Amino acid sequence: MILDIKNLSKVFGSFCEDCLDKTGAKYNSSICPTCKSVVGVNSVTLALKQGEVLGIVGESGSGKSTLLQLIYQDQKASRGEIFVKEFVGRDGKRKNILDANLNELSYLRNQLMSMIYQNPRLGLNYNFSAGGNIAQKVIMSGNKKYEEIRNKALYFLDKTEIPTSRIDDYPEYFSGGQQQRIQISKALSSNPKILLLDEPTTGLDLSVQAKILDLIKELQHEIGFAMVVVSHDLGVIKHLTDITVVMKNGEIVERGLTDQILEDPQHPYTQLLVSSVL
Ligand SMILES: Nc1ncnc2c1ncn2[C@@H]1O[C@H](COP(=O)(O)OP(=O)(O)OP(=O)(O)O)[C@@H](O)[C@H]1O
Repeated sequence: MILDIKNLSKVFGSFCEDCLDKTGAKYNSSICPTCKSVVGVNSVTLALKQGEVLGIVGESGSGKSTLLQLIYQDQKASRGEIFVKEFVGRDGKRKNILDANLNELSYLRNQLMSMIYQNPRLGLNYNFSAGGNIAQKVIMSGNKKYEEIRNKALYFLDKTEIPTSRIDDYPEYFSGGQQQRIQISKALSSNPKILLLDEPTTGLDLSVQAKILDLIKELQHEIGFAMVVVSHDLGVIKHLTDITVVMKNGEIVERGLTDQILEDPQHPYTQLLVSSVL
């Protein structure tokens, strides 16, 4: 497995003994009845194979983004384990990334994983040029050779259909769709094993959305990284993913092959979701 998540939970606020037991889909609530903390993610277990693409769907507030942020360590989990292939401790055994020290965290975030945010402002540094942004990621992943870094920037800009003549332009001078492409270039330039995407095309107009989705799909096929895609848009999930999990109140209520889930949903909540009632 490239990614192996066991019993992962995130509670915002104090963590009492009822937080996980008395919230979730069964209770139709993410708020602990005892201490009133919000349970963002409740006891999630899932695994991803090399090259596999996982979709996470669910209504607003169901915990999709929080789950992704826990994987990328943008947020600290309250409880649970996350294992990433190639991330091992001194004893050579796989190590829970929740126990990573600062150096290890930087290795995880700069080499093993990359995140693409809905808002390119979160993934790009607007004080650096397009090429500078890519260079920053490449340098953080350990490559310090100027010529190689510049070539890598040119390669990925070309791949994502940004004119390479604009390598020295700053992000704010690009359109929203182009900024998203630069974010994709930056994320892929460190050659990550796992790419995390949080609503990568929400907010872009439809024709731009379709092009970006095609681009992501093409790059995934070509490079073969594993991918976790969060989206409320079932069209995006259908287009990109092999397997899907459905979240409600912080829990996974259904999982399976994406086609099966979309064509023959079993859980009443998924049935509502697929029939677009939610
Ligand atoms: N920093 C925080 N403090 C308190 N509660 C939070 C915080 N971040 C998220 N939450 C809560 O955790 C729950 C899950 O939020 P999350 O953003 O993961 O949902 P989501 O499924 O991604 O929603 P959306 O589709 O609207 O982005 C929600 O109830 C949310 O209000």
